[in-house]
Order: sequence, then C-alpha cells, then structure tokens
Amino acid sequence: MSFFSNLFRDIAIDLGTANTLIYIRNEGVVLNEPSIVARERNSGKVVAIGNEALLMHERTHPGIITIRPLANGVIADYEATEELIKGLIKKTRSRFSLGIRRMVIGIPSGITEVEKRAVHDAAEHIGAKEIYLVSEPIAAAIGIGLEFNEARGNMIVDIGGGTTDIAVISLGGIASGESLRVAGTDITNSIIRHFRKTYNMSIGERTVEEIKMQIGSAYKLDTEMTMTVKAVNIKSGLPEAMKVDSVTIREAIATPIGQIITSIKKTLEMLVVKPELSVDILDRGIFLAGGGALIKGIDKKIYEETKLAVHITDDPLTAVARGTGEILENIEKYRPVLHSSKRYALRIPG
Ligand SMILES: Nc1ncnc2c1ncn2[C@@H]1O[C@H](COP(=O)(O)OP(=O)(O)OP(=O)(O)O)[C@@H](O)[C@H]1O
Repeated sequence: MSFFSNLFRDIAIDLGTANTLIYIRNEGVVLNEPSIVARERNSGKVVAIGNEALLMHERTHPGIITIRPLANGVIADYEATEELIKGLIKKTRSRFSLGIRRMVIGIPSGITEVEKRAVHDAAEHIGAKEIYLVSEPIAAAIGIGLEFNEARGNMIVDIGGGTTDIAVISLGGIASGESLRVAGTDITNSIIRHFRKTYNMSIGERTVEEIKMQIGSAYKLDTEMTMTVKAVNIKSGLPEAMKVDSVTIREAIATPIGQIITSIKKTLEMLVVKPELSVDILDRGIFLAGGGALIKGIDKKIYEETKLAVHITDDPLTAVARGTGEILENIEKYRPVLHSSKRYALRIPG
C-alpha cells in the first residue's frame, strides 16, 4: 500500500435502525451508538449525534427535535442519515486522514434498488471513493465465522431494530429467506400500546428498552420477574411508579414474536424444494444475531416451534459490524457477495 493510500481510511458500517456501528480497518469495531440525530427546530442545525442525541430523545425541549433517520432498516430521512454517518465517523477520527477510501455498508436483504441507491448516495456524499453494500445476513454469517461460501446451508436470523433478516446461506448467496419489517421496534411499540390500553399510562421509549432488557421474554422463565417503572397517567397527567411482571410483558409482545417465528417457519418450508439444505439446517441448527437475539427465551421459543437447535451467537449486537469489517479487510475474497458501484468508484493508487 502506498504512502498516498495510507492517508485515506477504510471504514465498514452497520447502519442500523436502532444502532450504528463503525469498524475501522486495522482497528476493529470502534463505535456503537444509537442512530439518532438532534437538530435545532428553527435552524435545522445538527446539535448532537448518537449517544448525546439519545439523551435529548423524548425529553421535551421546545427548541430541539430528535430524529431516527432510519426506519425498518432503510433510510427514512436522507439528509439526517448523511449527518448521522458523517457525525459518527467524525467521532472515530484518531489520526489525520484525507478522507475515506473504501466503505462497506450492511443493508437489509430485502431492500429495493431505490433504497440501496439511497444508502450508496449517502456514502458517496460524505466522500467515500469505493462503496460496497452487503446483505446483513451474509455479513452476520461472516461475522460469526460461518463458512459463507460452502455448499452446505446455514440459517441466520438477524433480529434488529427495524427488520428481521432470515436467510439460508449457501455458496455465498441467499438460497431462501425473507426480510421481515417486524423487529425490536415493533416489540417496543407493543409494550407502549399495552401500557396505554391496559393501564391508561404513557411510557417512554427508554423505559421500554429497560423493560425489554430486564424482564422481556419470549418463553416462560424459570423464575418470573417483576420490575418497577415510571410512567405517566394519561388521565391525570401525573407520573406514577408501577410494577410490571415478565408474564404480562411476554403476552404483550407475543404478536411480533409470533410474526418473526412464522417467517422463520415459512423460510424453512420454502426449502422443501431444496431438501439437502433442509437437512443441513437440521444438522446445524439456526444461528441468531442482532439485538433481538438477546430477548430471554427466544431460542427456546424458536426451538419449540421448529424443533431445530438454536444458537445465540457471541455478542449478537456486533455480528453484522464484525462481518462488514472482515469483508473490508479482505475485499477481494468477498467481492462475489458485494454489490459495488463501479460507476462511481474512483481509483486511488495503492
Ligand atoms: N438485551 C436485550 N433484550 C431485548 N432486546 C434487546 C436487547 N438488547 C438490544 N435489544 C433490542 O435490539 C434492537 C437493536 O438491535 P440491533 O442493534 O441489532 O438493530 P439494528 O442493526 O439497529 O437494526 P436493523 O438491522 O433492523 O436496522 C433494539 O430494538 C433493542 O431494543
């Protein structure tokens, strides 16, 4: 690599609905922050990105609005997405650089060409010279160290914030799968609705995150749990502390969990025409990645419904980012699984 090319940085991004992770070549995953941008309401000026913007999220401040630029895994607010990527990359700057050379970005497997183009254009606008997009389940498979290129099939289920990517991967491609726009955000919304309908209480997104992490479950727990949360009584407008239990929360989130499991079963059923792959999955089981893999008992629930072994990958929240990073480090090896845009690629010596 020449001195000149060393002055550019190579970056991989898991641009998520809930969180964005950045991997820098030769450094690893260096940043994991919420995908949130805070702006001044009148001027539109960006005042905070990521963690700092999360602190402002849902706090009533007349002069500031917070935005989640992605919804269901795709760009919902183009300008804010650019600001988000730019701002987060800026936070990672550890040495002088002239800009970004290569950028590998994970995208949900089911997104349209127009949605792909929007991600590509956002990367291009922030100055990336070579842009590669990779389907998130393939990145997750690479991130967890599965042989993505072998003929035998592996089933990955990546339950993120906005999408659940279900894919059977064989010979470096997706042999069968679905990108379901039901994931963590829908689980959050089910809990919010439950509080509103059952208790007439309004509850904040961050409190719901705590509920999900502490007592959220998809399957009967050995010891059921309770926790005390603060919510606002819609009638009186006053905040109140109240107790919730894991059984009630499990019932409240049963619909999105059921939808995810139905899609897994549908993907398995579609393999009826590829029986060899079905047998591979019977032998190897299902690999779970993404934040949703951390819902207590999700593995047991999927096992109960499919009778297949379910493995929760190590550190499921970083699987896609680690995979995009591995691709970045070995771009030639992984070229067949990348969607690149030669039209815009600019040659840099090196
Ligand atoms: N311990 C946990 N228990 C339950 N849910 C969790 C836990 N940790 C994270 N989550 C959920 O995981 C989701 C975020 O997962 P992840 O970071 O993989 O998504 P993302 O990559 O941002 O989304 P997408 O891939 O859909 O764009 C959030 O909805 C969050 O609430």
